[in-house]
Amino acid sequence: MIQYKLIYFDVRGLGEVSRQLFHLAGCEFEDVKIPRNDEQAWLELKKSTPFGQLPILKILDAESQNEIEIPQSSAIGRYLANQFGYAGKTPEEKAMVDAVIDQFKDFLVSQKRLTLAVRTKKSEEEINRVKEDIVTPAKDTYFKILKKLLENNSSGFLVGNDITWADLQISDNLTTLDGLGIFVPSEEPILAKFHEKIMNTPSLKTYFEQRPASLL
Ligand SMILES: N[C@@H](CCC(=O)N[C@@H](CS)C(=O)NCC(=O)O)C(=O)O
Repeated sequence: MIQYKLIYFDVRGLGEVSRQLFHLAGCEFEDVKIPRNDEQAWLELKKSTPFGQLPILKILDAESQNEIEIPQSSAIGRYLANQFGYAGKTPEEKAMVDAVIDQFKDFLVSQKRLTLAVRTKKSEEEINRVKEDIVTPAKDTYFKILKKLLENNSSGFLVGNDITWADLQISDNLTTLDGLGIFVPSEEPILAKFHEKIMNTPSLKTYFEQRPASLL
């Protein structure tokens, strides 16, 4: 039997898509959450992580006691999506799913500057400056790409006819951007409809309703 342990901080962040993939697939896993404010606990754990950061996924074969650890959020997400059948159905769909994930990662670079300003409690003026100078131009490109994908796909998903981990990643990011005031559902009906659809995925709905609230 295979036992999975996902280790990340007690926020959604870069660990959330993997959590959602386990719930979507109905696969049991240990969801280890390191308190963000317990720096000592993290610094102790950091020494033993493969690349010095979280998330990591530990996969234990209970029979042979063989354990492997996968670092990097996209590598973990892609691995789980392939294991559970949410990576796209054909090589071409998989490539497009990966392209959407890469586009999200490109956007994340600008988003990170905003989340840093929010987390370090910068002044409202500074936060608004980061939004106007960095995040808004990046958002415009990113949202345009996502809307084009949705407009060209009658399934309501970003790629193909079924939900993939790209849908989970983008929907989760829209939740974050909503909280940060960057995604305003009433101004973006196509993205709002997509977000609503993913949030109402039957096997995820209870999880979404019960998980602790987290801005990031
Ligand atoms: N490219 C990595 C980035 C991982 C990353 O930035 N992790 C942060 C949390 S979101 C972290 O471990 N921070 C603590 C540290 O670097 O000491 C990934 O996608 O997993």
